[in-house]
Amino acid sequence: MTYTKEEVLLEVEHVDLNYGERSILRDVNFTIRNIVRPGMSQGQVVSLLGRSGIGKTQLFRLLAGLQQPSSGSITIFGNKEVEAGDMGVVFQHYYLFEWKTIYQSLMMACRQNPALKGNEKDAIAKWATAFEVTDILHKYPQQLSGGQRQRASIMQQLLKGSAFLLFDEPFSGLDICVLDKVVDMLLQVSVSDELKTLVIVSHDIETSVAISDTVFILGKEEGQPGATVKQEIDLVERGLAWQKDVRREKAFADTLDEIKASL
Ligand SMILES: Nc1ncnc2c1ncn2[C@@H]1O[C@H](COP(=O)(O)OP(=O)(O)OP(=O)(O)O)[C@@H](O)[C@H]1O
Repeated sequence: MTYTKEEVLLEVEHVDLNYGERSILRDVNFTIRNIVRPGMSQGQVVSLLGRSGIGKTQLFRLLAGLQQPSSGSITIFGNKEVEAGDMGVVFQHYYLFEWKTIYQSLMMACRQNPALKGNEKDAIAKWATAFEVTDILHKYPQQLSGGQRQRASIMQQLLKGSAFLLFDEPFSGLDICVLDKVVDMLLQVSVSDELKTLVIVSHDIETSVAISDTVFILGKEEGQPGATVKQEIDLVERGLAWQKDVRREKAFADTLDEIKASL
């Protein structure tokens, strides 16, 4: 499979996060590069995995620009310090404007995206079909199921057009059929644009590995306070990226075992 890793899209350098004397994150470093495959529009899907309480949500907030690190930097596209609003953020509880219909919220999102000017309705119709939410567009969020809220919330962030989409635990609380659909949807989103980068923060190792091209493992190093990125797993190199039936591969099971052992 031919591919190259090109320019840096996101760079986390020497990030520390402390609360008072307590170190939560320590010297976190990782880089996401543009993956290029000839003849394809190939986005990036990156997972940050770690056990409960390790600091995933804290790192998520830093990446989203919702909080500043105590030291270090997070930059996108080479040199821009990340700020709130730079990234589309899909929270675990799928925040939606409760007093607006889904269609109104999606239209508002489209208006933040200059690339969609004049084509807002078509864009909503296209993604609503892909996400199977056409019949709920004129409902209010409180009238939707959890799965429908999730899809509407992903669509809302997608239509804003940010190159980065951050997901906090996108697979939690979904039954197996819905889970497959969500995985498919995220893959569709990731290939919708060459530079589109999905960052998934999760403790669901299996689903994250099945969908990602790269996994970063957040954990503690022996005798050190705070969590850091202990390991990067390049799933493309292992032949585990971009394959529908990846779960059947032996290398997939081996990778899961390796991750579980290092968490
Ligand atoms: N405002 C705060 N002040 C002090 N400590 C905090 C604060 N917010 C979070 N923490 C601590 O930071 C650590 C990491 O929390 P975080 O929520 O990021 O974990 P997590 O990996 O997302 O866990 P989970 O998977 O269970 O959601 C925890 O020990 C938590 O107690």
